Amino acid sequence: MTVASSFATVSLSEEDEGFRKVSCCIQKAQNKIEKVGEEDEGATLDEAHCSPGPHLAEECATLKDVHCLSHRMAKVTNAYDLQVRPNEGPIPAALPRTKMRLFMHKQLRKQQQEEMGGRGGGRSKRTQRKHFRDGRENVWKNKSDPQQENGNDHWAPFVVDNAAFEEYYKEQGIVRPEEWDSFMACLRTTLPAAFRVNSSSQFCTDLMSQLEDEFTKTLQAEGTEGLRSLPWYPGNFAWQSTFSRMQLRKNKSLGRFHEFLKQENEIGNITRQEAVSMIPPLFLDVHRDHFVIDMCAAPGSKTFQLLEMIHQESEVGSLPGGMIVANDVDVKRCNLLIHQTKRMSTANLVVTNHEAQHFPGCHMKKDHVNGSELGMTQLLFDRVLCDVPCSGDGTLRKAPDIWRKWGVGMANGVHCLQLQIAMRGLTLLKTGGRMVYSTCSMNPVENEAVVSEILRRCGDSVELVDVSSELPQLIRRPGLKSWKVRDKGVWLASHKDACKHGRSGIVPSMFPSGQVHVETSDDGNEKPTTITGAEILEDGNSNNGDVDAADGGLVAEVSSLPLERCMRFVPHDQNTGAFFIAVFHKISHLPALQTKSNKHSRESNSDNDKKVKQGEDKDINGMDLSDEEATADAGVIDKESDEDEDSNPSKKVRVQSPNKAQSRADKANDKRKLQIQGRWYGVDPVVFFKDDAILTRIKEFYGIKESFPFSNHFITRNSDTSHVKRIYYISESVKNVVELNFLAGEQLKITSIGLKMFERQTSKEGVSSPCVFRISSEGLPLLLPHMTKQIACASPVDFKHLLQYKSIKFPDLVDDGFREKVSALSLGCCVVVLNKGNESSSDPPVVDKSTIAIGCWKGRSSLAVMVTPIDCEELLERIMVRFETKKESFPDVNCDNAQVKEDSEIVDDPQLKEDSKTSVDVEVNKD
Ligand SMILES: C[S@@+](CC[C@H](N)C(=O)[O-])C[C@H]1O[C@@H](n2cnc3c(N)ncnc32)[C@H](O)[C@@H]1O
Repeated sequence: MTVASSFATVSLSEEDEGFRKVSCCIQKAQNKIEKVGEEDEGATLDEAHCSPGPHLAEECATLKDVHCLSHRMAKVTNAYDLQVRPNEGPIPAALPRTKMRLFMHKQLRKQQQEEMGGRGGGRSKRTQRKHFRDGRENVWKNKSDPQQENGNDHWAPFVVDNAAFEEYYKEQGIVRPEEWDSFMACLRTTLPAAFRVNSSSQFCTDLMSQLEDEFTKTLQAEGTEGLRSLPWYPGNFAWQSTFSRMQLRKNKSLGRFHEFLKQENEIGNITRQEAVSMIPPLFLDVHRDHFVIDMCAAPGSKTFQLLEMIHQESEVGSLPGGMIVANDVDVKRCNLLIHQTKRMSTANLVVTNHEAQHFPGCHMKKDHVNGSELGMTQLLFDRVLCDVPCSGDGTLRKAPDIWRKWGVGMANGVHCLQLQIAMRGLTLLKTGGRMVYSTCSMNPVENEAVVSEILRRCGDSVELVDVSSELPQLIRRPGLKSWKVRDKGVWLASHKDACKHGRSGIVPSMFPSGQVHVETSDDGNEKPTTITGAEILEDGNSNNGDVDAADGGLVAEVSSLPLERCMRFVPHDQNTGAFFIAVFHKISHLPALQTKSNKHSRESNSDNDKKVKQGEDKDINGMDLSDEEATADAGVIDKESDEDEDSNPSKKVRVQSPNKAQSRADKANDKRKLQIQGRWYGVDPVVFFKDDAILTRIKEFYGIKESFPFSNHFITRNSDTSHVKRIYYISESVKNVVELNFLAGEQLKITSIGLKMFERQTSKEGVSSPCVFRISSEGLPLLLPHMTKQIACASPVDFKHLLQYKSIKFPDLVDDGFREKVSALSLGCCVVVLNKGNESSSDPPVVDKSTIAIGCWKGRSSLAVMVTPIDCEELLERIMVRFETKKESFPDVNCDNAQVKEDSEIVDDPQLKEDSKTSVDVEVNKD
């Protein structure tokens, strides 16, 4: 056996200690992934997306780290914590020379970073290593696996059957009896691969033509349909092939298409994402000036869509007025999200790491309110996405191990959390705003039950929106009106049943009526406290769920809430996974005080209506969100109240006397102070960068126009601003949020923010430049239209050489004009723009959407590219495709004749050389 470590390749014989471990690890990884039928970054993200929590996802990510290397796709896991370890990854088989070099660069770089504690300091690397260890342990965790113990390396195929699953969903009437077989048959087939072309990509049009003209036709030859754009996705940006990922990987004739998907995904031009997972953002109706929060965002495929939406019509060099907060409780998954969204190069994103159900209210402190010009005193959102953690059984087609794991407890166990997250989302939503609640589960307890309870709690202040006229080509089914709850083998039709069977974990909100069962009279009769949401039978009694059906089964309650407005997506309707979506519109502030399981006012009696006062938004504990003292740390207060509710859901939330409320607020305030002292341990601070000397130097060096918003738009993650290495740019909207956060006492735990725009060049040559800060690849597209200096237009020949050879000595530049221009530039960072030959040579060049430019370093004797090798390779390919498509000829350059040398011979400065390979390292932002 041959195994690649980060540096060397070692051979293990069967006698060697470790042979069996390594072989089991690889076998397990490969076997598992093959069964899943996916093997690349997209798969990792999708896996992570569908998993109920971090465990399955991280395990898969770790496993894929092993496997991915053999397919040269290690980016997601490489970028963070799940690094390749000695003896855990097979060496790539038969890579082409250029790819082998890329691979080796990556390995070398990773090893160096690990040894040095990372580029930006030790702490986050330590965290990354810890994450890796955690992940790695997952690989070995199944020690009791008898197959492993017996040394049996043969893995049985996944069993795609589960009797309990069938019984459960048949009983719930998830589909009509006559379609049961097609439903099940579809669930047992693997999911076709789907992806989106990123509409904000510079090469979007080129990619669309390539898909339409080239791949659609070639794939048609392979299958019945091959490849098609999804008719319901606006702009035809979403595509689905009839091939599963496994087929794409294994079928040689699909190789070119598969390579295309992998490469473009890695670069960020496309996103591999399951078709149904693309739907929730479409119903959010996001505009470019909206403030949006994605409450459970990792690994970020929907966040990416949201970012595309707000950036959609941006002019080059300008930013939308809106912004996205992407939040996830799991820091490792936040890292995945950061990596995923880095590909978007956006200054309008803040990544936070909170429990969504306790997401801070972020209220400005009272003493700032009058003096502030911010225009907002509290962080509220125009749009909220609650893509909540769920049991994930809608993803059976791509994660077949769920067949084995499935049980009703998975859904029952997350119902309360889902409800809390959704309620918090509504609290953070502006009046008039829209919230989408979604799960990749089919279970009504996670879906319709949560929606019903939201409606009951919110009364008239929230409406379930009928979106049947939106996206008409998308096939969807109405939500269920009736369902039962199953717990430990027993069917329960109402909360009364749950009490009867002593099921304290089964809460009233899981049932269609939401009715709380309480013992109220001495004679032993049980009476419900309220009759809400459930159908009132003609005789005036509620259908209370304890009526035996003629066949001896229980009759489920029937909801009279408008649950038909919810949307269910079932696999056999349009060959997808399953999904559930509900759209809410916030009409007014949420009810001030609510009883647990209170009435849905449209149906409730007038008494109850009177109790539901409209006023300032309150959280579910009745806390006034406009009261900064009381909600100074919403997390602390909510936590207490929510835990209280959950541990005994049937308990009514107490109405507090003003004194009690005050003392509670004081207590919360004390806790907040305590928290702030040690606030966000392990997370770098967000600091406005205000060093005028440096900023003026940067502005002058690059000739940045006055029109580019500069003041207070730069931040660092280092409180010692004299040693700043990276400077991030933030949009006006993000700036406002950061300022508000300061005025609110730094309630937001921000893990990543803004766009890396400048990086300090620490090499000898770098320091001798008049400006030690170079422009990062991510920041270049935004900055270039505002630059007037340090720009040179290269002829296609020289541009191509730069991409191919990464560094060229001045005498080796082919075009005299370009050589002269470069020689005249100041030593240091510069931008080389591709001159396609047909533009007038204005200086600086006119920048539009089609402009292709790269960051370079002008040294004393050479010009070096500061773009990663993979990006160079991709850019080269894209340029060729663009020229070919437009039937223009890209000047044929005979590289052998052009006297350029390998970069290793040309770049003399090791730091520069290193930076040119890694200038767009993606990391959680740090300094
Ligand atoms: C279904 S996934 C979200 C997928 C994501 N929206 C996407 O499209 O890529 C659910 C996410 O919720 C996160 N999560 C679980 N509990 C949470 C909580 N209490 N607060 C915030 N996030 C939570 C998990 O870490 C997981 O990343």
